[in-house]
Amino acid sequence: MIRFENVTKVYDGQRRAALSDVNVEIDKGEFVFLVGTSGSGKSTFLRLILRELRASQGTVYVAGRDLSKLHSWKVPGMRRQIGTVFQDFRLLPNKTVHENVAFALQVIGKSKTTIDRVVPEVLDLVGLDGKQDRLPDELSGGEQQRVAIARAFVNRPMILIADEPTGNLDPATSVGIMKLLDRINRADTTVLMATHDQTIVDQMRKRVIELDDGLVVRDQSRGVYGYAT
Ligand SMILES: Nc1ncnc2c1ncn2[C@@H]1O[C@H](COP(=O)(O)OP(=O)(O)OP(=O)(O)O)[C@@H](O)[C@H]1O
Repeated sequence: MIRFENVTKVYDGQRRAALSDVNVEIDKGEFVFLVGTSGSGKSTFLRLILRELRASQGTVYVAGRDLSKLHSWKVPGMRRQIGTVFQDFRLLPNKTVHENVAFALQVIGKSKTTIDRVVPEVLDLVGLDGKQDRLPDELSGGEQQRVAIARAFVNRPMILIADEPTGNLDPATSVGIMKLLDRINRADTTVLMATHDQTIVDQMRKRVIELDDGLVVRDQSRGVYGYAT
């Protein structure tokens, strides 16, 4: 589903590589945590998958496609297969919950009939039924993240990328968000989540890929946040 082959990324004007000779393969349906200290390369890794960045050397494949060979006009179509969730939710502040989720379908040309059927289904799935007419600032942080997940998932993407999705949430709320991501993963969506949340990684016992200074220093199935000392 996602494959990095000898991938190095050096940002323009930098001497140090943000990622160095990374080789990773993530299969369909896996749940993977990406961990590492600040600046270790996690966001760079995620942005390469979205083709927001291009590898300086090596090849990134998503769903069998070599992203370096993908024409620019095909990038939006490729990104539609990937849902994204961020620490800061990134909802449209003047749109209701329903409208925020519906917007993701409108931009890809779905009919109103489809939107009116699918949006309530996904809001129900994320536990937000009854809140469809609220604006984002009328919701708690956890609820806002649920809207963001609904929006990312409404199109049933193959891959869900989450960059610190619990970074702004308290521990109890974070657990609820993780249960939701776990459910989405069980529905056969590959989930890749960058995080600093040790408790969550230790509880979930999923595959853990650790980056340190741009290098993959650990790739462990049913892993924990850090090696036990
Ligand atoms: N646009 C950029 N231009 C130059 N250097 C960059 C750029 N973005 C990131 N870097 C550098 O690349 C390295 C990896 O950064 P990256 O953002 O991928 O780390 P991260 O693990 O996601 O960090 P964090 O946990 O703080 O989000 C860092 O040294 C960073 O300073």
